[in-house]
Amino acid sequence: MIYLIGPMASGKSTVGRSLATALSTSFADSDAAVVAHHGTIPEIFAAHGEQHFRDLEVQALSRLRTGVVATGGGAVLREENQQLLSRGTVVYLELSPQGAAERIKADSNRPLLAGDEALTVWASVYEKRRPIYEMLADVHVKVDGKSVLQIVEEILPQLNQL
Ligand SMILES: Nc1ncnc2c1ncn2[C@@H]1O[C@H](COP(=O)(O)OP(=O)(O)O)[C@@H](O)[C@H]1O
Ligand SMILES: O=C(O)C1=C[C@@H](OP(=O)(O)O)[C@@H](O)[C@H](O)C1
Ligand SMILES: [Mg+2]
Repeated sequence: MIYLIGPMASGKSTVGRSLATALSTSFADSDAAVVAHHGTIPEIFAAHGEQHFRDLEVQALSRLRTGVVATGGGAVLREENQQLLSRGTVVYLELSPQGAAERIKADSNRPLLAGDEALTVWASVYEKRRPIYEMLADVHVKVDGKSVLQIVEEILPQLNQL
């Protein structure tokens, strides 16, 4: 199992899909698995709160057992998920605030970035989680200024060295 971790908009979902193709294996996204059963992420946050979403995220991740899995940026917060990810190979995508600014304009699908202060929130959330991403990472790639293909090509040889 290969898990992609990193802050919101670092490209976990996009790079994960491409990495799975390069490895001829399956791809799954924990957010998509939650949405398929429980409605959109903004709806879940609005109706039941973030902690309920985290419960659903734990359930979804525990059910994904093959291939490449893109996690949501906050999945690493839960101890259960940290243990699960530690049993697989973890790829951490690092993104700068400048890179994030480009990507999170007019974001309507990430409740944590819904307000006017989206970039400030993005950065403060990231700083709290950064030590966990660094602790879990087997492979660490800085994604700024790189295409999805370049990122995949940077990940592949590092996976082979593990
Ligand atoms: N390497 C990249 N270069 C440019 N844009 C990217 C790159 N990777 C992802 N994106 C774009 O950034 C946004 C966030 O990507 P996404 O895969 O949803 O990130 P995550 O799953 O980490 O939140 C999307 O609009 C996606 O198309
Ligand atoms: O960082 C977070 O807490 C979140 C990240 C999102 O996934 P992406 O990292 O794929 O945007 C999604 O799980 C939810 O909006 C919460
Ligand atoms: Mg995603």
